[in-house]
Amino acid sequence: MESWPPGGSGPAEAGRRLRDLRGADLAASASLLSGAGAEAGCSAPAVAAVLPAGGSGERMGVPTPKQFCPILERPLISYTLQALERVSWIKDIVVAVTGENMEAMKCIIQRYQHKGISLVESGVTRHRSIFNGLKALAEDQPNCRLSKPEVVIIHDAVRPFVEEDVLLKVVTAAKEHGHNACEVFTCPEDGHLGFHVLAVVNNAAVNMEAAGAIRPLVSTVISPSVDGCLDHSLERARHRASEMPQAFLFDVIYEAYQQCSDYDLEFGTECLHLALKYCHIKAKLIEGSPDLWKVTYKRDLYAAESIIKERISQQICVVMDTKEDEEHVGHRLEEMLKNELNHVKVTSGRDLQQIILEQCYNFVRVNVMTSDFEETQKLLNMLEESNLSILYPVVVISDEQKLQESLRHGATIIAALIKERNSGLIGQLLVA
Ligand SMILES: Nc1ccn([C@@H]2O[C@H](COP(=O)(O)OP(=O)(O)OP(=O)(O)O)[C@@H](O)[C@H]2O)c(=O)n1
Ligand SMILES: O=C(CO)[C@H](O)[C@H](O)COP(=O)(O)O
Repeated sequence: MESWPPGGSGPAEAGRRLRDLRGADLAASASLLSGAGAEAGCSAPAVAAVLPAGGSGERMGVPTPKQFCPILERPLISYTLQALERVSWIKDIVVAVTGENMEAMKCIIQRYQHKGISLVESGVTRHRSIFNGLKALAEDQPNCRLSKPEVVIIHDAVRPFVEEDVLLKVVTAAKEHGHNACEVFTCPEDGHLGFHVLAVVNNAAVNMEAAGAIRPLVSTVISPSVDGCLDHSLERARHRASEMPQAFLFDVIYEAYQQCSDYDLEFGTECLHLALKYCHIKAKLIEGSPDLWKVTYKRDLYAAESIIKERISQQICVVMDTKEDEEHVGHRLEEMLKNELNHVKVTSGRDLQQIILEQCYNFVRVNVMTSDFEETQKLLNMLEESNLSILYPVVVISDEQKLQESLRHGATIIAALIKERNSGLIGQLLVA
């Protein structure tokens, strides 16, 4: 098992803090199980994620496994990692990749500055890859910064649009185990996830130690007979598509994987089913958003690209020469752009660092006083230093006079360039 980056200190430090807090949680749970403690307790579970990323993406029909296919010049898996990394209470992310792709994965982690990622070798099936990830979390290995979490999230590397709220919902549901009712909160100081144990709900053993996202079925599921005819069909309204993420008490899912048959590991496709079959755990089902779908076919790459473009093209910053120009040209341009984009900010440059920090990916530099690219170059340097473009391609449009002649026309061109993000236009001088 390899840890990447080697000796990274930030996530390990955070993990230690959470482990200390876990002690309090275990004590609260223990007193509840013994029937003694109905009073409120407070705890923070250690949460880790396992990302199976060892598939070959046959259905996509391209030589590169789909998790490494570029979307806006960045590999798909990097978007998924970013989505999980943003969630401060996920302390470790274990990614299962093939030995063949191990180096490529390390390069992606380095290039896009992903933190707190550990790599394990994947297996020949998705279940085997997940099992390898769980083993890495379960085993206390020397020189390994991972430790066993209380809750583990399983999420496909090829579902890049997972949001914090659905992760929180599945983790909360998985943690609502035994007889306890919990209230979840995020600590305002360090962003860790906490739970107040509210009360003993009842005496029935409702083992809800697993949860997964679901979606309504798009098409009806039918079962064909061996001669290729319809055998029976399922009532669509009564069935759901199982999506990801899913969350489990770590001990439950690890036990299920240890107990399950070779047949399950070879042909199974549903982790929630393993928890039910081998640990008698009924999973809580959580309604997920349509964006949770799994990138599977080539057309899904185009759909993913459109979603990303849509998300990053809504905010634009118009950088003017001077305060006076900001008042005149800038605000007139702002009015025009507001018809096309959600957030338009006009500045003469003083708060540019802050705007960059807020991760705006679109800039228009309007040169009223100067007629060379000096100021545009300064803006480009600033953006380069900020590393913004590592995550998404930044669009910078520079204008001298032309734009001011026809603001309406200019605004239409600007909005089109930002939404289209055609890499072929990078570095081109466009004359309207
Ligand atoms: N041996 C495998 C097979 C799949 N996966 C991962 O499991 C997730 C979901 O599986 P799926 O969409 O079926 O991926 P592929 O097996 O790559 O696709 P296909 O079935 O089209 O070959 C993907 O992130 C995939 O990389 C894995 O880690 N190890
Ligand atoms: O659908 C799923 C729900 O459990 C899993 O996310 C998984 O993607 C299934 O894998 P495969 O496509 O290899 O059958």
